[in-house]
Amino acid sequence: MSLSTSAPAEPAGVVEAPAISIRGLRKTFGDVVAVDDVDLDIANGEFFSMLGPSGSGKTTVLRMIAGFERPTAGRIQLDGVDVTAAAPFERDVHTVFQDYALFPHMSVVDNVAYGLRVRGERTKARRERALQALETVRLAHVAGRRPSQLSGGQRQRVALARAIVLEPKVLLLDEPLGALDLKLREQMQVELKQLQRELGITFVFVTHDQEEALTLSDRIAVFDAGRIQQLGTPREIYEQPSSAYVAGFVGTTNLLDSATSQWILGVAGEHAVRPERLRLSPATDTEPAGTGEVRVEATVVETIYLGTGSRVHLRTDGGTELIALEQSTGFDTGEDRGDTVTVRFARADVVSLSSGS
Ligand SMILES: Nc1ncnc2c1ncn2[C@@H]1O[C@H](COP(=O)(O)OP(=O)(O)OP(=O)(O)O)[C@@H](O)[C@H]1O
Repeated sequence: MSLSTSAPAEPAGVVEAPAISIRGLRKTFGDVVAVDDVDLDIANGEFFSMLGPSGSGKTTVLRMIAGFERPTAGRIQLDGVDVTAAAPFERDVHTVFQDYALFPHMSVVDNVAYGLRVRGERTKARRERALQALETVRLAHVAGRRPSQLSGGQRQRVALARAIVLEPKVLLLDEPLGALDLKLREQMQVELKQLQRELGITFVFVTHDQEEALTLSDRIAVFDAGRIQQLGTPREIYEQPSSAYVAGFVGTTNLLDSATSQWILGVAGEHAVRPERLRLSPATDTEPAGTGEVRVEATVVETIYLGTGSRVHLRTDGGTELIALEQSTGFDTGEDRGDTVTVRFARADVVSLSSGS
């Protein structure tokens, strides 16, 4: 796996240790290899996401960074200091879980102040700081309520306030928005991103939601079976997926196997092209393919209206299934099933996928 995508650049002459540095990290549970030889550097102030399907090992990596799990092999450094064997409380990180883990019998402000109490801070000071943290997540007005008197989104924000009041260098977030409905989730995504920018804290975010990872992150690690399949910016991951796995997991894509590539593109090897790159025109368009363009005839299998546009499912003469995403302007997708259309796309939009992954 290549680590060529570097973290945000440092000013010349400044050598700063990464917020988190992981080398050769491995974790097994009996016969199960949960995490397999992971190398990773996360920069200070970075919004870093670990993305992958259930069971791909991302939570286990997070738990090892937090100190809740001991690695089977490898080492973890925080700010240049080896913490592989350190207890969770000895690490300058804080974890926000999906289930919030708020104390139901305490008021919101007492929930937020709890960590400061454990640290032995005086009552007045910790109340002030807790209220300040609640202000940051815009919840000072519900400070006296119990968690049960809050909405899901508000509870999530209390959990965040409880974490940021401790001013950790690193915030670990394990599917923190997983329990929220879509609308609230989207709203919280914006708030989370703003909060991270304001505070400058390093965020390590675990999610199985590719859209969430693309929206929020400076960089993303895509996990599969305990390994990082690709590491890069959202744009790199989306536009230059390194394998069929990443191309298929992050967004929808048209995968062309080697035989199909040979037939449509004139070259062997596996390739991918995103649905929004396909342009459709009626079969009456007999113009040959232009320079750097691919042209193929296909039959409309199904057209699905999406509001902002349409998703058109197609099948070529050779039996290859393709998906085209049409904006509501342009081609009139009022085409009937069974109609023949011309599909065009630029060669520059075709990504060659590494073999064997
Ligand atoms: N405490 C444990 N004991 C045994 N196996 C475990 C334990 N924790 C995790 N595993 C296994 O390790 C693998 C990776 O799990 P992990 O929770 O890290 O994946 P994940 O990508 O975070 O999944 P999810 O999104 O479902 O949380 C899975 O096969 C899981 O069953």
